[in-house]
Amino acid sequence: MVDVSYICRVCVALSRTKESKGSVFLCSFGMVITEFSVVDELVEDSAMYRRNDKEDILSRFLVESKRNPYKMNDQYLRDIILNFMIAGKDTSASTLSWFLYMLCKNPLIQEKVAQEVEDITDSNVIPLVYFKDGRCANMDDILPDGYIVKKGDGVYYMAYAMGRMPYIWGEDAEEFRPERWLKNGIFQSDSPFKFVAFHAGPQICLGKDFAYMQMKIVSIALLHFFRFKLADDTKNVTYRTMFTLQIDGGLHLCATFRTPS
Ligand code: HEM
Repeated sequence: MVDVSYICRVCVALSRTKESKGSVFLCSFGMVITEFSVVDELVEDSAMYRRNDKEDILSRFLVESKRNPYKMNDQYLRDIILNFMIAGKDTSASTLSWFLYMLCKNPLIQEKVAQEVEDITDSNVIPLVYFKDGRCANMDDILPDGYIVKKGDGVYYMAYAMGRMPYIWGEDAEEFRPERWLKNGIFQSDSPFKFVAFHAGPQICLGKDFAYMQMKIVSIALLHFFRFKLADDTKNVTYRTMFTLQIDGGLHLCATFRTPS
């Protein structure tokens, strides 16, 4: 079983040990959390959850496992957590890396986001399972454009390409313009069949809201304290073709403390 005495609210499901309190540590979702006071606040919050309503996901599972110990045994909980780690670690981590990269390439937007963080509002992230995602047709069908699909055919879509198509997003599709998601200053999500990064339909990503929450918490914590710049502006940043779109060679940034306004 996982030790639940210190539940990290950034990765919610997983714990940190007493020994790591106050030091730099790598949480189980692969996020480096440094010695911010905000982390200690998070730990205190987590302890509060433990005492009170047990709102984090692992505590909920543990409560459920008391009700149904036969089904929700340690192995079952372990498998759920492992599943979340596999599905949620590289996806969220590489999305955050590309988000920071885009903020470095667009310093004015970085300042705007940091300002929003100050005003305690939402920031904007671009998810990133870029690779083709597919299904196998279980019956003959005709796609909306008239293309005939036979039973057993594989049908794939390419989220990376779809996220850049002027046909779907307009002529400025390739521009980093987070405001495109705002209507009257308020974030409006689009149909998951259009914004396919989390897939859509019955098998849409189960961790979507979780991923957004986690990435927002990490972005807020980082942008509250730091201004980021690329370590080497002249270096061409490109990607490695894997299941998720990792930055080739990692993202090297310089972080300077923001002075409180
Ligand atoms: C930016 C972050 C994320 C992205 C872009 C993403 C994307 C996706 C996509 C495209 C699928 C569908 C795969 C398929 O069936 O073909 C999926 C499934 C899934 N995701 Fe995520 N995901 C993210 C974060 C997370 C997190 C943080 C968790 C859990 C903590 C998670 C849990 C799952 C699970 C359990 C499934 C399987 C759903 C099912 O088959 O019913 N994901 N995700």
